[in-house]
Amino acid sequence: MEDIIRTVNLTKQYGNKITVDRVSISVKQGEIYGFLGLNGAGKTTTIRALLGMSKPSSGEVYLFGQRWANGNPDLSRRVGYMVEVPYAYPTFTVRENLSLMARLRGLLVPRAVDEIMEQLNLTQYADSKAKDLSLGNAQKLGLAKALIHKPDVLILDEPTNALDPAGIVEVREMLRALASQQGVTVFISSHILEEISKMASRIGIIHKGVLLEELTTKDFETIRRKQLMIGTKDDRKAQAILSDSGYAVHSTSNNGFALLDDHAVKHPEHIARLLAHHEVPLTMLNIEEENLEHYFLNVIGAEEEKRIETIVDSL
Ligand SMILES: Nc1ncnc2c1ncn2[C@@H]1O[C@H](COP(=O)(O)OP(=O)(O)OP(=O)(O)O)[C@@H](O)[C@H]1O
Repeated sequence: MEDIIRTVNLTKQYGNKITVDRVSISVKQGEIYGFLGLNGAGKTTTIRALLGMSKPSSGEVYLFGQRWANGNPDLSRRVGYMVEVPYAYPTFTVRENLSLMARLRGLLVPRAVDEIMEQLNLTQYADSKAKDLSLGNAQKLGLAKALIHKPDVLILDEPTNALDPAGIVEVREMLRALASQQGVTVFISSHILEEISKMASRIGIIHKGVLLEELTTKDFETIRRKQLMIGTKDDRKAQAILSDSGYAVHSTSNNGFALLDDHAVKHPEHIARLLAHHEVPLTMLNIEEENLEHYFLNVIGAEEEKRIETIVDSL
């Protein structure tokens, strides 16, 4: 399948500070690629280079297989984007803002405007001035402007930042439908792993300008550490029994304790049987998955450790 977005060793340097460091990414048609990083990691810088808004210091960007240099107008027609705080004319209504965008894109007004307002649940705000919109609806207006011309690729920088939980679900469902039903390729940045993992098919983790890890959402599910949480009427006795049977017992911040052993996680019924056999009544037996945010911070933490080791070694 064709790479819709591809960067090769994309690098951006401001003065002597490298903010994006040899980032190579490829995104296939219909994929939702989640670009994940803490604040200041280099997401917006990468996205601006993807969109031709800023020139890379070195490396290349390809869109639809073509070198993207100086904003090729034929390609830009196929791209929709929303970067940082979306701009709208504050004294224009939602309908007027969208009509202006539709005209700029050479679309049929008002059909395109009505359709996109419908798609983003903005119809009820058609006559509200942009300056009077809630942050969430202003964000949706930004998305509507990005989508009005039905682009083949959608590049979004933290699009759910200002949305409430219901708005996040709405946007997530819409993006998923665009990708799966219309084959739209979505590149979306965020600093919230939990949110990205619910919609992206692939995730790239960027930290201090470096792409640390790329993995599919499926990989995530297998990599995520699982643990069996156990609560009993007599935890001390239960822990002694399990230790004697060869399980490593881990204490937890909550009540009870945990087993990380693969066998215990896969066969909690064995644990239940073992404890019942020793007449220790269970009060809880629950498999918990590692919090994704925790995983993300672990990846970044491991990289920091490596960096410090390298610095220490070179002293
Ligand atoms: N025009 C510029 N001149 C100098 N440094 C810049 C410029 N633009 C960005 N930077 C620096 O590049 C680094 C990456 O910034 P960037 O905005 O790409 O991060 P981000 O991952 O999008 O973070 P955020 O979520 O906070 O927007 C930051 O340290 C930032 O200060």
